[in-house]
Amino acid sequence: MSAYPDCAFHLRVAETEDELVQNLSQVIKVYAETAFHRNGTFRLGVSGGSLVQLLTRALVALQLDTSAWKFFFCDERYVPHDHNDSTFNAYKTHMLTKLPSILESQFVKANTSLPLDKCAQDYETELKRIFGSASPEFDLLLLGMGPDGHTCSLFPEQPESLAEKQRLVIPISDSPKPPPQRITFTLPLLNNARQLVFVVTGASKSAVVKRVFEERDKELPSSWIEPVNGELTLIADAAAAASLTSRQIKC
Ligand SMILES: O=C(O)[C@H](O)[C@@H](O)[C@H](O)[C@H](O)COP(=O)(O)O
Repeated sequence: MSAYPDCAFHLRVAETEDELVQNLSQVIKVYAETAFHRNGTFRLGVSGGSLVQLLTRALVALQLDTSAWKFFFCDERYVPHDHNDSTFNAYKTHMLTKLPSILESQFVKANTSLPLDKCAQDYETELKRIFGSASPEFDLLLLGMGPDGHTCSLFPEQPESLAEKQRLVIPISDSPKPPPQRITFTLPLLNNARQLVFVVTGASKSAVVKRVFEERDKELPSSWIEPVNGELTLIADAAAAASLTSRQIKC
């Protein structure tokens, strides 16, 4: 029986990094076109870590018209935009240099000159304003996962952040992974997305991939990602998927 009785789940396992990037390109192309036909725009949330380089490669390969796209941050480190730890800065350095047609202004950045609490509140207000809705529905959220099962800045040591029901973006003041101060999307916003795609690579993730996608171990924040009306996809390389007993998890 599927571990996801209530939502559509798609698994894509790639044998090589090139194949993984192709898988990422394919899903982005489909979801971007669908969103553009529906809304005249494509609103996607991105994460940091290895995704920065993988997404850059996927978009370079696609060569799509991205002028109507808007990029948001599923989480962001609370540091200035030009700081080495800034996720925006990682995209600026690695992606925007290779894709000059994407403008910096297409990224909705956190205002890290505000106090941390206000920065999170302000990002939520911006989201609601841009979407024109109190319950924004992202076209696509691209998520990473740490070997501890964290996603966005939702960490296993901080279950209270998973219990948030009202706020869509919250401050994190003592992240177990440095830097300690961050803002992050919460479950009500994440699970309201049309498409949620995890991109997970490497043998260090194989145990958590099984615990999250087969066992739905709720000790791990990534197991709480369950779209209400949308779809969930895992794009993994063979090393990360090695412990899965089935490559055909479907519902
Ligand atoms: O702000 C952060 O610390 C990162 O964004 C982090 O949350 C990352 O997304 C995961 O740790 C997965 O990273 P990798 O894909 O590089 O393992």
